[in-house]
Amino acid sequence: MESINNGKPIFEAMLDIDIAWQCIEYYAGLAGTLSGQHIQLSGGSFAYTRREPLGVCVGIGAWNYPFQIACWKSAPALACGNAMIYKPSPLTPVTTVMLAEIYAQAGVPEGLFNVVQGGVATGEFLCHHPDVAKISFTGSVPTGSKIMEMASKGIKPVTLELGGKSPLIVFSDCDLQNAVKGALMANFLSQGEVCCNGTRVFVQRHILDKFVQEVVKRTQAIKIGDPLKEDTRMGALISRPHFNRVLGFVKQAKEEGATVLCGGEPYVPSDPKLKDGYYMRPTVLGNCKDEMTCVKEEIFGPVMSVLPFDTEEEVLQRANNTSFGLAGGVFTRDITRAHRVVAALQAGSCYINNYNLSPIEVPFGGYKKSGFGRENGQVTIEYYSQLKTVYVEMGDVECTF
Ligand SMILES: NC(=O)C1=CN([C@@H]2O[C@H](COP(=O)(O)OP(=O)(O)OC[C@H]3O[C@@H](n4cnc5c(N)ncnc54)[C@H](O)[C@@H]3O)[C@@H](O)[C@H]2O)C=CC1
Repeated sequence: MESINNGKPIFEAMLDIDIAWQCIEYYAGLAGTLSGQHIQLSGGSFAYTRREPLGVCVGIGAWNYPFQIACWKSAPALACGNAMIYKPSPLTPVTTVMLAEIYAQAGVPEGLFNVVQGGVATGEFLCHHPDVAKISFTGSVPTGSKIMEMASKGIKPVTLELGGKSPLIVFSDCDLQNAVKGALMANFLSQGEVCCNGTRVFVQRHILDKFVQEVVKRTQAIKIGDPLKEDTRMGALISRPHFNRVLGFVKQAKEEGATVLCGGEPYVPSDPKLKDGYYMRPTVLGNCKDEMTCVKEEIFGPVMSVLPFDTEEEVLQRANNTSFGLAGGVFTRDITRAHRVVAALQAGSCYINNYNLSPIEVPFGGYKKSGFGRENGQVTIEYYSQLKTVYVEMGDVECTF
């Protein structure tokens, strides 16, 4: 169903659903660990803190990981004792309803997890509603900014998971095959429609030719086609307008001087029933410069930009020269450099010698315009609960009056 909902290959959709059930189990386990602090004060008095729910939380999701995003938001929300009203993207309405059915069958009381279908107007209605205590949003930066503005009217906390244009830095002392595999993982999952993708691949000049040769070879071997076939590794993009937009970025890249090393055009499957699908060949762009549109803007499609660099200092300055800050990665065998580089990266989710893994135990989220708040991990409890402090007097009241 998730493949049909979104167009991604079934192989990947199955992995998304695995992460989703792991998320629910993880937060179900954490629910029993919510606790406060005991603070001893002078004269025998003390204070304690309690974690309490916020109330009704709203989740607004994007179309790229429809079921998984709904779980990443609802599982911690319910574990903290909140209710959730969830609005999926109108492009992917189906599987969130199945999630509601699964919760109901598992015994979640009626009304605790609710799905409301709709677009902008429905989203705005939910954000403005006085009974809503918190909004958790995944989507684009412009919409995230509007959500924050609406939330500010009601002084409501928000979690924002927004877009990115993340750097992947490949030093010449890396394990080349792993770096090549990492670059593919950083760019071509879910047809490249992934917010944390490492789409700016900086490669140290010494290994540039070898790296590009290997990346292109492996990219050309990616099996595109029917999302419901087990061996398909790239399915269809989400919609006709988005498909045209992604191809438009490639066209503009060529006009600005980039070279299409492979892909860059639609793919027409031989199966006649798929011929109107939004299939695109995964694309590697060479000869890229930092000021090109394909290097600066989030494309949200299967398009990797490769950029040469010479020194660590230079690449860090270029990697951080963006208003986004969702993720970043480094491939090197030099352990001190690896940690030095990730410490300097202005990004919330960093990888050393791998890319795009998201185990549920590990917090995920952005810096800068990629948003704030975190999903996954223990820390997310703090974003779906509020802290009450209770002062307990053990003596007499000392009255100043
Ligand atoms: N960070 C991420 O995970 C994602 C980023 N994006 C980025 O966003 C671009 C556009 O994708 P869209 O799905 O159109 O993103 P979007 O940000 O327009 O929509 C995301 C969700 O917000 C809702 N929404 C839209 N306007 C709203 C408003 N004013 N008030 C309340 N809710 C509202 C939508 O119905 C949808 O459920 C993509 O091309 C990509 O660059 C898209 C999907 C995921």
